[in-house]
Amino acid sequence: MMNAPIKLVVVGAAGRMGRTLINLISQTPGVVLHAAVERAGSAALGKDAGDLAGAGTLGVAITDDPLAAFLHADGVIDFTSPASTVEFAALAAQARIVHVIGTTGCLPEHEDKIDAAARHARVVKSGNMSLGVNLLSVLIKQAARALEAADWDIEVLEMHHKHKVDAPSGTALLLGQAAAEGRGVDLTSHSVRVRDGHTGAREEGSIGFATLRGGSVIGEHSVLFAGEGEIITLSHSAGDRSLFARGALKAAVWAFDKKPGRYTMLDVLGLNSTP
Ligand SMILES: NC(=O)C1=CN([C@@H]2O[C@H](COP(=O)(O)OP(=O)(O)OC[C@H]3O[C@@H](n4cnc5c(N)ncnc54)[C@H](OP(=O)(O)O)[C@@H]3O)[C@@H](O)[C@H]2O)C=CC1
Ligand SMILES: O=C(O)C1=N[C@H](C(=O)O)C[C@H](O)C1
Repeated sequence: MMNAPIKLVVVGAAGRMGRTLINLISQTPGVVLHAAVERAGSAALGKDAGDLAGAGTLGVAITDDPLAAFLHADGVIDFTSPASTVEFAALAAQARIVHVIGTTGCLPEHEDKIDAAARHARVVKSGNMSLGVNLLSVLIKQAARALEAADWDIEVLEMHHKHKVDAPSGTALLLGQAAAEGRGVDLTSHSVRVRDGHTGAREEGSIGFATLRGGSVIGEHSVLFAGEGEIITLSHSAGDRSLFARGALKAAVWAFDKKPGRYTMLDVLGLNSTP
C-alpha cells in the first residue's frame, strides 16, 4: 500500500525561495504542493503557482488565505519575513502541522511566539537549511573549542545579493553561535556587529561580524580564526538556492512523524550528537 503523498503549503510562493521550493516539490516523489500563499494585494494572487515558478501548470492557484490553505495540509514551508512567520506559526499550531521556517532576521519577540506555537506544531527552524552550512557549523564549534581566545580572534564575514533586507545573515549568526558554543560563551554579549570610528583595540574573546551586499550573490560565508602570524579560514559558498530548498523539503518530511516542539537542521541531518 503506497503512502499518501505529504501535502505541503508554500508561503511566500512568489518569492525567490518560494519559487525554488515549488519547483523542487513538483519534481519530488512522496510530496505534493497542497497550496501556495502570498499576501493580500499581491500581483501573484490567482496565478498558477507552478507556472509562476517555471515548473509548468500545477493546478494550484496562489491564494491569500493561509487558514484555508493550512486546513488539510501536513506542513508549511516558510521563507517570508519575521512578522509573517509569526502569523503562520500561530496558524500551523492551530492546525497541528509541520512548520519549516527558513525566514531570518527574527528578534527575541518573534522567537518567543514561535516557541509558543511549537507547543502544538512541529517546528524546524534554521538560518540555513543546507547540509554544507550545518556541517560547517559543527567544524567551527570544534575549532573554536580547540583555539584559545587569548591567541585566536574569531571574525565572521558574509556576502549576499543586493535584495537582502536583514544583516548579519541568519547563516552568519548560526556560525557565530557555533563559535560561541565552542568557546562556552554567550554570543550576544560577545558579538561586535558594527565597527565605525575610533573603536579602540579588539576585545579578547569577542566575535566580530562583517556584512557585504551586492549583485546576485546567493550566499558566501567565511569564519576566520586569526592568530599570531596565521589565519585559519572555514568557508561555505552557495551556488544555487536549490540547496536550501532541498534542506527545507528534507526537514518537512523528517518532521512529519515527530512530536510537537522546536527542532533545527542539526536534528534533521543527524549532526546533533557530534561533540
Ligand atoms: N534558512 C535558509 O536556508 C534560507 C533563508 N532565506 C530567508 O528567507 C527569507 C525570504 O528570502 P527570499 O525568498 O530571498 O525573499 P523574497 O522577498 O524573494 O520572498 C519572500 C516572499 O514572501 C512573501 N511574503 C511576505 N510576507 C507574506 C505574508 N504575510 N503572506 C504571504 N506571503 C508573504 C513576499 O511577498 P511580498 O514581496 O509581497 O512581501 C515574497 O514574495 C529571508 O528571510 C531570507 O533570509 C533565504 C534563503 C535560504
Ligand atoms: O537572503 C538570502 O538569500 C539568504 N538568507 C539566509 C541567511 O540570512 O543566511 C540563507 C542564505 O545565505 C541565503
